[in-house]
Amino acid sequence: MSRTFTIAIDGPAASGKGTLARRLAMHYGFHHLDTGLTYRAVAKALLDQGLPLDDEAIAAEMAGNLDLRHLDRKALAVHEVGEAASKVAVMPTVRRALVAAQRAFAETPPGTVLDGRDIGTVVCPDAPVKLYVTASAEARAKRRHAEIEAGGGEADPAEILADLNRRDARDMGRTDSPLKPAEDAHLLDTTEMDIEAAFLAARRLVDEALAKRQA
Ligand SMILES: Nc1ncnc2c1ncn2[C@@H]1O[C@H](COP(=O)(O)OP(=O)(O)O)[C@@H](O)[C@H]1O
Ligand SMILES: Nc1ccn([C@@H]2O[C@H](COP(=O)(O)OP(=O)(O)O)[C@@H](O)[C@H]2O)c(=O)n1
Repeated sequence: MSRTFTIAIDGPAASGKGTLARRLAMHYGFHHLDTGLTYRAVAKALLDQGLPLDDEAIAAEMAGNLDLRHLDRKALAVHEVGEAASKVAVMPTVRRALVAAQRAFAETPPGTVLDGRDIGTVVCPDAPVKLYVTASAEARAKRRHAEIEAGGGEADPAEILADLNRRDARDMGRTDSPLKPAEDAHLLDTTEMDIEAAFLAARRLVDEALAKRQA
């Protein structure tokens, strides 16, 4: 059994998994990795260098050279980068390279929180606690819209909803590591929960798993 306690969090776009992961990591003093940023970083490097998004060999080379310590959340948050990330994320050799780096991170003592699409199913299948965070597509689109407006940007709510649905379909429909709850994941539907309520519900589940580990 690994000495490191890992919290695995998965869910569709804008479900609140990153917010939850950061809160939990802070509360328990664990290290956090937003694995979405790793796919975004590969996509952004291709876009910045004018390279194609559909050449698996080039994308896999980028993935192999990625340094997890230098992921610029702000630069990677851009809408087009998220869309491009879900395109490179269908490529098995890209996933293999990134998953290897993510698994190494997951072993950092004393504990880690990883959030993404395949943490409970592929990256950390033995994690002692797994959360699958969801919310209705409408609630998620509303949250993303509010987030863009708070940052001074403008966006069409209908377009955001269409984008989330398109990205979810790509993530759930791919052959390699599709987005789905692990069999032993706790489902957390946050449609009617604010951030604090979701955090408290998640903490209860993590505390239970920690107590079991120590028993
Ligand atoms: N339970 C919640 N209720 C309302 N807003 C939320 C909730 N959880 C997260 N948010 C907000 O929704 C947006 C998307 O959350 P984020 O954690 O980035 O999602 P994800 O990592 O799943 O894409 C953020 O602006 C965040 O503050
Ligand atoms: N573990 C992961 C994390 C992200 N991804 C891909 O990367 C894209 C961007 O992920 P993200 O978590 O940054 O996206 P948001 O949910 O924050 O919008 C997703 O749409 C997935 O295609 C993945 O395939 N596996």
